[in-house]
Amino acid sequence: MTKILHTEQAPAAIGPYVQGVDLGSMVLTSGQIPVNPLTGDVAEDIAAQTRQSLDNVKAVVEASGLCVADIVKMTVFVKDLNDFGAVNEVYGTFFDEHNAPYPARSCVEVARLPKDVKIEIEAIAVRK
Ligand SMILES: C=C(N)C(=O)O
Repeated sequence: MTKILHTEQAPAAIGPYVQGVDLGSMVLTSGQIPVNPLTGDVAEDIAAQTRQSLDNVKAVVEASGLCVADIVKMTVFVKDLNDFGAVNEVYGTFFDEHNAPYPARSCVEVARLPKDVKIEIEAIAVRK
């Protein structure tokens, strides 16, 4: 049975979607934009935006009872691929901090993102 995931630790959906779904063996998050769930604010710089998107992904994954180490695939959407290095620095640190292996990943540049943010990240996690 598919369960809808909901947490106050990640921003509410800004459209007709849910924060994530739990299929039992697998959890899929919606793309997480870097909105601070407590304040609604979006930081200016790409490093802070990357960290916030990752924290939001983590919150949705944890709402399922899984953790960062259970993430097997991430997709990263960036507005400007010139930010690739800055994104990677924060991204690598995030997984290191959680003693989690780096998952598979795709990273693509897109024309525009909701709320005109610089990054959006989605995840797939597996329940072993
Ligand atoms: C932010 C999103 N994930 C969306 O608009 O679909």
